[in-house]
Amino acid sequence: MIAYFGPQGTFTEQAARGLIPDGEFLPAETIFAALNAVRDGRAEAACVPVENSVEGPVNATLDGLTESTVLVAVAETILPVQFSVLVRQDASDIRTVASHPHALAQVRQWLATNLPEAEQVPTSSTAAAAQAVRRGEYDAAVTASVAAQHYELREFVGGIADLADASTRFLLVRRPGRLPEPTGADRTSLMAVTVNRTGALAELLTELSFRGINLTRLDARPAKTHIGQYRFFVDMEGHIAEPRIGDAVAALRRRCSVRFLGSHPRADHAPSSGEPPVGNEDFVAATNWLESVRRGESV
Ligand SMILES: O=C(O)C(=O)C[C@]1(C(=O)O)C=C[C@@H](O)C=C1
Repeated sequence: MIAYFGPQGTFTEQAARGLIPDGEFLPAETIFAALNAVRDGRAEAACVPVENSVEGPVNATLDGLTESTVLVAVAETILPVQFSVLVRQDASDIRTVASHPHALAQVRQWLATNLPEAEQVPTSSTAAAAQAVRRGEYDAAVTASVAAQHYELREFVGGIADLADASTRFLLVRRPGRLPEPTGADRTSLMAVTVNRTGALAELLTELSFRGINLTRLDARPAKTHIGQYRFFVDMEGHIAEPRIGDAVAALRRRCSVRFLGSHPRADHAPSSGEPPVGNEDFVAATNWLESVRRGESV
């Protein structure tokens, strides 16, 4: 069973079905509920959104992955995001328009131009907004186009997005187990909590840059202990099975508290960018050399 951030008709459902085409699916009302379905064994994996190219990180996912028992990402997918405005079949006037805050943010200009008088109402997901329109609570919902069929609504307008290339990245997460094999185009994610002192974050990032590791994302979320204490979310190119990534993660672990959040193939199949100053083969050669020195074999 694959849990996903639902209800039926969310972008996350499309992402989940794309990742596991022959899966059985369990919609969950919130991101926390989808993750908890995996934690309590009702689902073997969960699909959740993690970042959007316009609105940035999905905080509920970052918090949900780190505020309870460990879950790791084993796959990802990136969907282009365009929206429909759905109304009831007999709709006339649009005075209220509901959606997930990320969706409202991605059509802000369109709404300002085309429905300037409409009150914008945040809902738990785009599909939850469609359900609420169906129940008569709001006049319009900003959703994925598929939600129209699920909730028998009429498409007032389709294919809208303030930025034509907007996309959202989704993760498939599981309880810890065997990691996906490295493919040469992978992403490794972790959370690091440093002590609050001068240069602590710079030192962590330096461990990565020394090893020629390119970051793909850096986010901070409050640790929720006291003001000024943060958790850092770091995504980097490469797989933890690679010597230089493993070496870097171990170096971070020596300096601060680290939670490993997964290594998996990148959805865009992009190989690691740039020429690392020190490649994986250099790490292997140096480790072998050190061992032979210690055995008294090397000069
Ligand atoms: O509400 C949905 O349909 C979702 O899948 C969530 C979500 C998000 O979290 O950003 C996913 C893609 C879109 O960017 C809008 C909303």
